[in-house]
Amino acid sequence: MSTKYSYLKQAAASRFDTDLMSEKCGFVLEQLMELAGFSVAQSITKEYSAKKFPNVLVCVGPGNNGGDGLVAARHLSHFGYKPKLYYPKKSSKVAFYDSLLKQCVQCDIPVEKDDFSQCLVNTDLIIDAFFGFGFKPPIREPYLAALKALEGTAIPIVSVDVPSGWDVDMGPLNSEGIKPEMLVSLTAPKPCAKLFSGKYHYLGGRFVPRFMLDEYNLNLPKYPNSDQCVALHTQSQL
Ligand SMILES: NC(=O)C1=CN([C@@H]2O[C@H](COP(=O)(O)OP(=O)(O)OC[C@H]3O[C@@H](n4cnc5c(N)ncnc54)[C@H](O)[C@@H]3O)[C@@H](O)[C@H]2O)[C@@H](O)CC1
Ligand SMILES: [K+]
Repeated sequence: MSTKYSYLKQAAASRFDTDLMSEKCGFVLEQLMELAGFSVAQSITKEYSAKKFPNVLVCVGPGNNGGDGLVAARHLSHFGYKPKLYYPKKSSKVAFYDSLLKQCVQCDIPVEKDDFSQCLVNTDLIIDAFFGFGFKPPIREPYLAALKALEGTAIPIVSVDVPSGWDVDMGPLNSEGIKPEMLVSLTAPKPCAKLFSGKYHYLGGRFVPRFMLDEYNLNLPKYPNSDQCVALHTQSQL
């Protein structure tokens, strides 16, 4: 496993997030989420073409990881994919998430709230945006049933920041758990990424000021050109 770059543990990731949105850095959540979700969508285009993988199911959780999923879905729609959402429970940050959802609906993205069982039908690719670094086990419903279904599927899964249901620092809690084919870490990989054995590992979230990387002692790869993502390891299949 590569040790060329740093990892950000769960507690540090949370502090980092707070710092980014404090007076120190001056960002607001909407900005960061837009860039994070855009970087997820761009990472997907590098490995899964809209021609071979048109039908993308985006599994949207109740927090900011889910918000990244809503943003990614909208961008994928603009990139020529046909996304659909499984979004069982809206975030408590109602107004902001309502806007993200409205933007998806205006792109003709269908939304399923209740029944996950039909969501995998006619799906070529799954985006797992249920939970990121805010996850605390054990998994509660309705996500438990959906994640069980994802454990058994042969459809490739792209996890946003953290494979949902994995402990952020320790990785899968047992031999079960989802096995994503692609992981898009945001800002910096979390320690669970050391146990990721899928084909493609990307980094996104190209918005961190240099002084924050120094302050948190983060050594991360350089992003190429104007790309919003960088491959950490990959086996190209296009
Ligand atoms: N600074 C950054 O790095 C940025 C991070 N973003 C995203 O924000 C994520 C973190 O967001 P949050 O802190 O909102 O956390 P998450 O979205 O990871 O999860 C928190 C939500 O999940 C629920 N939850 C937690 N454990 C659960 C369980 N066992 N069963 C059921 N529900 C559970 C909580 O009630 C809460 O609603 C990151 O992983 C990343 O995807 C981006 O949106 C913006 C920039
Ligand atoms: K996730």
